[in-house]
Amino acid sequence: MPARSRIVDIEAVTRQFGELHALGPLDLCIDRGEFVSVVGPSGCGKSTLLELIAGLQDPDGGTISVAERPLTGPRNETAIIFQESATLPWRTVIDNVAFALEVRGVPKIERRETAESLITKVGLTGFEKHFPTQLSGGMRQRVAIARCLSMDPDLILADEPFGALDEQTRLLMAFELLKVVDDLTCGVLFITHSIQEAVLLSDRVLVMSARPGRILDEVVIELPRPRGEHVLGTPEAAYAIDRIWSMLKSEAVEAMKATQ
Ligand SMILES: Nc1ncnc2c1ncn2[C@@H]1O[C@H](COP(=O)(O)OP(=O)(O)OP(=O)(O)O)[C@@H](O)[C@H]1O
Repeated sequence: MPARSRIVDIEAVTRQFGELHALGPLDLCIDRGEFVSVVGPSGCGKSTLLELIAGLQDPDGGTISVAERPLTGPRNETAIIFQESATLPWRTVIDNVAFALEVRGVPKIERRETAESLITKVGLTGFEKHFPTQLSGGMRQRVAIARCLSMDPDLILADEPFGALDEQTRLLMAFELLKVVDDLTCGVLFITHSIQEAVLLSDRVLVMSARPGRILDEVVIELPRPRGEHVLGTPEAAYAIDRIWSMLKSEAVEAMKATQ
């Protein structure tokens, strides 16, 4: 297998908000084609980490390189998905997905073809002409995922993309995302509170400490790809879930004490 090139390289990054030491020092690497999840207690600095890699904030110490260059600000090749990603309410599903292509000046026929294939990929066939208000929250997040893929990013940053959905829809969305993930050649950083979701989707799961957030350890998920729903019932998945939870538990208790 050819060596993967690095898309994110972070060394000794720290972030301070006034007196509050929010993050680090923290090291983190992600390769192209790698899906890396971050789990950690509430308030440990996960979103801050994502915003630093997105170039939306500057670190107070350390270095961040993306695509082998020092990061100087937001990049067009980095796609971000938030918990409730904004869709354009006056545009249909297909026009929402094709939006980034339109901005880039891709000809109409080509952008419709690309948008249609992405809509199929995220399981929205038949909803091309619907408007976002006619869709469920899970379906709107699928539109956001398809739109993000249409940008042909080299890096996807996802901050709790299924966090606003109910438990069952959330798990179904993770199963759906598996179909997309196996074909990705870009790097993915996926922030989640769900250990199950992290194990199902990831190549590696990074466990963060209570604030100031540092990487406590990583768990490599050895489950073969392509993966399906069945993997959550395997002893390998159960072992990984148990390992992550045993690390996370004491950190979550610390974080809870700090807020009481
Ligand atoms: N702009 C800001 N100004 C001041 N404090 C901030 C700012 N942004 C974040 N913080 C603080 O930094 C810490 C880390 O916040 P962050 O949102 O990154 O944590 P998180 O792990 O994503 O939390 P959660 O899991 O609850 O979403 C928190 O204590 C938060 O209150």
